[in-house]
Amino acid sequence: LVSPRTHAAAATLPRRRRPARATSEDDHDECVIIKFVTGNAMKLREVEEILGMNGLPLPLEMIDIDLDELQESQPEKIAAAKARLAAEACGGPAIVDDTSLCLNAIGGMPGPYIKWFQQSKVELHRLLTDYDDKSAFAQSCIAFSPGPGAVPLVFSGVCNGTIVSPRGGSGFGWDAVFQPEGSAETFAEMSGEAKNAISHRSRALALLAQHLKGDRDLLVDLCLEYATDPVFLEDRVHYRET
Ligand SMILES: O=c1nc[nH]c2c1ncn2[C@H]1C[C@H](O)[C@@H](COP(=O)(O)OP(=O)(O)OP(=O)(O)O)O1
Ligand SMILES: [Mg+2]
Repeated sequence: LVSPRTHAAAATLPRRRRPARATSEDDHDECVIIKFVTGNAMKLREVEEILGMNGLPLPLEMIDIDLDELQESQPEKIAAAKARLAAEACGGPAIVDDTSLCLNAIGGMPGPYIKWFQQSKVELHRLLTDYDDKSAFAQSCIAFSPGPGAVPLVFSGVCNGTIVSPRGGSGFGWDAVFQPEGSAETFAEMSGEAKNAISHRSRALALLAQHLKGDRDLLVDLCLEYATDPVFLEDRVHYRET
């Protein structure tokens, strides 16, 4: 009988003893690297910059895999499913980010579907022409999975703001049309540091970092418990177009 492999269950696992600091070559801690999985180089860069400030208790390696765009109306569920895929692909602990942009006047759309609006070059500020309410919020759902088969934890960060006509040349995606609350500049007019100080992404990552800082030994045990061989995601394709 296999007991459910949850975070709570792992807390009751017998603990392997190891030196507090990595000293010997056979120290298991050395093997545990968390992978941040994304196909978006700009997102990757922000995460590196933000975590440089917050720090995680284990080393983080960035991996460029373009995971399936799983779609669902609840962004937390998307992030969790994405983290499951990422952990399978890596055979170990993984972190992912799924980002939504929600326009309040139109019921929070496009939300998690923002990527398709970006790709089809829809002008977001024009969507709101007939509405007085230009308010919006950006949401980053960061999901952490200790390894394949584990239940991911999801941390959400929100940044409120307004949709404006595009201004500014830095940043990426919809940065030029999003002016965060309390700022006279859009994300694309700000420096990277200024964006990271208030962004949806940095808020979610701060919550993740705070959580993972708890018990480092337990975190290492949890990750080792779930470790498997990496899975080629190509092997998990459910259908092919004929
Ligand atoms: O801070 C941001 N500022 C402006 N635009 C942003 C931001 N963060 C994501 N974006 C864009 C990228 C994509 O068009 C959509 C989110 O989709 P999302 O699936 O989360 O990102 P993605 O597919 O580019 O990378 P990934 O491989 O991590 O899923 O909004
Ligand atoms: Mg994506």
